[in-house]
Amino acid sequence: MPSVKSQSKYKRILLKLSGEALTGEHPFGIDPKVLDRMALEIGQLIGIGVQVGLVIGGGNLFRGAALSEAGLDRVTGDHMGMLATVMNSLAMRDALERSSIRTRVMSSIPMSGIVDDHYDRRKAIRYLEQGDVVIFAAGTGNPFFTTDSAACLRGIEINADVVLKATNVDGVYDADPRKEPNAKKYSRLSYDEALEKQLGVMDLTAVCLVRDHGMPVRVFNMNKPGALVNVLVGDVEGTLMSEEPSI
Ligand SMILES: Nc1ncnc2c1ncn2[C@@H]1O[C@H](COP(=O)(O)OP(=O)(O)OP(=O)(O)O)[C@@H](O)[C@H]1O
Ligand SMILES: O=c1ccn([C@@H]2O[C@H](COP(=O)(O)O)[C@@H](O)[C@H]2O)c(=O)[nH]1
Repeated sequence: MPSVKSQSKYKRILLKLSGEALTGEHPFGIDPKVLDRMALEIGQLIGIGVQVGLVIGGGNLFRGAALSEAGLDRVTGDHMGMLATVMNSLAMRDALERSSIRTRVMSSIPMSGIVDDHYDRRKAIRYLEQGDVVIFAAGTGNPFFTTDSAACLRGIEINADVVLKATNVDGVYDADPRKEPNAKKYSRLSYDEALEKQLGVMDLTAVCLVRDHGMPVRVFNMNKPGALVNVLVGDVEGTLMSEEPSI
């Protein structure tokens, strides 16, 4: 792992953590060991002055599309998915606060008494400036979206320098690497290539949003210890999606 005394490449980040990867060694739900490891790495970033906004997926608990395939109403399923992101956010706040990292959970759905605040952009920026981690829970608050879109939206709103998508693959490939073992990894690719080739690592609504606002996105593997710190202060990790053509 690189020295965390090094200078960070970014001042403010929006980190999207995969819900699915929170299961760790468990068959479903949340593995506290994954939360503790992420809390440690986020703490190292806070220690070098990086401002951290977080969005956590809900794929370890519920996804609206899967619930709808099983017969549930889609909007109800999406509401359940958004509530799943709130549960993951509360668990992450707990892990961060056990590591003495001040954390605020802001929800897109009002939930007084459970979260700290209803989402408010100016308040979020004030918290970030005072060094608190801000977890943006409940996605965008609307059905038919994903937490990738929520992460890109909040990243743009808070003027983050980059959106970091921490997931269970180590970058963007020319085909789904879990289905196609010979898929080739990009070290970088453009938004338009991701859209044209319909690369499934991130939903296309989210890619359109970052393209329209020129927000760079780095996709990397959150199961690799030290990868997050590496993205900010060390070697190149994963794939960068930006305006530049692919290599
Ligand atoms: N071209 C591709 N390159 C890389 N991964 C891909 C590609 N196409 C599909 N995938 C799949 O995308 C998945 C990661 O995206 P997904 O949005 O499902 O995960 P997530 O954001 O980590 O999930 P969650 O909903 O749990 O937060 C990987 O598991 C991988 O199998
Ligand atoms: O803005 C949003 C964000 C999410 N949802 C629902 O939640 C689940 C879980 O999020 P993932 O991004 O899949 O981890 C998602 O499948 C949607 O059902 C939403 O409706 N709106």
